[in-house]
Amino acid sequence: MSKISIKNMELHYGDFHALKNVNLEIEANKITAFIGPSGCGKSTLLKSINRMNDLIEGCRIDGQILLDGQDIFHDIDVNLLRKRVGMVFQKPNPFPMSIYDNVAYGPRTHGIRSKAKLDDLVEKSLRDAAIWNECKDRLKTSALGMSGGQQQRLCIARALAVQPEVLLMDEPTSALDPISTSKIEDLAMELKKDYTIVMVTHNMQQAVRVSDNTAFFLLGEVIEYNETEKLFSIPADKRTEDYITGRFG
Ligand SMILES: Nc1ncnc2c1ncn2[C@@H]1O[C@H](COP(=O)(O)OP(=O)(O)OP(=O)(O)O)[C@@H](O)[C@H]1O
Repeated sequence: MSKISIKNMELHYGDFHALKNVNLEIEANKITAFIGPSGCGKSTLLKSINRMNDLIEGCRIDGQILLDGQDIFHDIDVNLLRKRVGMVFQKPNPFPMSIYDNVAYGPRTHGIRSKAKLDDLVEKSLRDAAIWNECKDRLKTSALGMSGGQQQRLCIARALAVQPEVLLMDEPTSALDPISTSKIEDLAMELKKDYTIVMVTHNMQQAVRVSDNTAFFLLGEVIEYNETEKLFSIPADKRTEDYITGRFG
């Protein structure tokens, strides 16, 4: 069974029809990439998966998104949904507090108080995000003193600390240098053993390097969805071909 099933989804921002009849099956323990030109609805769909669009006035969603077969709009409490489906944003956004407190933030809001338990979770999350060795001796210092690439891995650790099942990544490397980018890509490939990852990227080489499946978006529609290797080698739709060969977009 798919981890996430998106069925006949339509999304409007007021009068603007931002997603049109989207149907996608997102597989567990795989990396799914969303590609397409600017403004075609990739982030809108990504954010819908943990109901971040609920906060936007005038946003209306029709159709269904199922997480393990449960309707995220009707069958799952939104706080529980956001615990199960974590998110990492384009620009690293650590909270202005210590490295430790950034990672402990989520578990604390979910009621974990025991210092031993928090210590364990912080260490495990930082290890899983491949940043432990770089910060284990300065856990009590401000996260804002870290480099951009370190901050992004810290934000991944913060997302992992609440033990989600799905990790949504919205252009997670677009603000990073090539070395940090490659670390995040390696990390994503490592994490898919335990998590289902959905990643928006503008970088087609990145989609090819890391993702198993790719969805190509254009003007609010999913034009083509396939195994990444197939989509990039033998695109079925002329519009996909034009985009991946750089003829537009
Ligand atoms: N809060 C909002 N209110 C109104 N329109 C919005 C809102 N957010 C996004 N849109 C519109 O919806 C469309 C899709 O936006 P979205 O951010 O999902 O695109 P995208 O494919 O992720 O683009 P990019 O690659 O540039 O991030 C755009 O036309 C955008 O202007």
